[in-house]
Amino acid sequence: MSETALSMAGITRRYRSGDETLTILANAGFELSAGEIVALVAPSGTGKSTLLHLAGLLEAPQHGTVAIGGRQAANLSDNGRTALRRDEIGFVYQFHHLLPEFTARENVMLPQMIAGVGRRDAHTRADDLLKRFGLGHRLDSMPGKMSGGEKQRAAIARALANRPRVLLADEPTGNLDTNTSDLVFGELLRIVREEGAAALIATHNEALAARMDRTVTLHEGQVVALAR
Ligand SMILES: Nc1ncnc2c1ncn2[C@@H]1O[C@H](COP(=O)(O)OP(=O)(O)OP(=O)(O)O)[C@@H](O)[C@H]1O
Repeated sequence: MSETALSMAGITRRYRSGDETLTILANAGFELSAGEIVALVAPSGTGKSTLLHLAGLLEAPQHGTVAIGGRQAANLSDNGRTALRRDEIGFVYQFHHLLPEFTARENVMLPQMIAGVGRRDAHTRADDLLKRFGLGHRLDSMPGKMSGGEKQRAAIARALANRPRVLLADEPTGNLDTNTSDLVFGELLRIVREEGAAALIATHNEALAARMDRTVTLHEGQVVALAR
């Protein structure tokens, strides 16, 4: 049996909205094996971002457990959780969230240096990743001078910088044109496979979903397999 990269069990997440309580996830479970790439395809507003944020330890469920590489997040201190997130998880947001006062290269170097990688190695890795995403001419550019698609590609490079065990991506190529999206997505999958990472990737694009190993959706607060 293959090792489990991400394990979520008994997850309940509710939001209060005025007088109402929205139950987004209800006793949901999800497992991602090491090296597996899973598409998350579900209608808008059903909870894809919520599931990814819970998996990425960016928010906590009201009930249930999340484990990364067998380590239970709930058993850790705040610092321990931060370290687990930094060392094991790469997150690509719908919006790039690059730091505006740093160059593209520095944005990809920073998470590595925070994790203890030396400057020279972080520099090499940053340039390598940015070049693979077609940003060899943008290494020293500030995000404010880059196009939306370039920023998103740099954000993907940043998420991969620390060789995460689990890559979580929220419509990572949603704001790229179809051609660029295909290319960037192809490179993303290639790197994830090369490095043996696992990935859960939300997308509305069925063609992109078909390039992953399997597809799950959200239905009545549960994560369920989607037949292809
Ligand atoms: N912080 C919050 N407070 C209240 N309600 C929230 C909060 N975050 C999300 N929701 C609600 O939870 C539901 C699921 O939101 P979520 O962003 O996870 O959906 P999604 O499937 O990612 O949508 P999309 O495809 O449009 O990005 C929505 O109805 C949303 O309004």
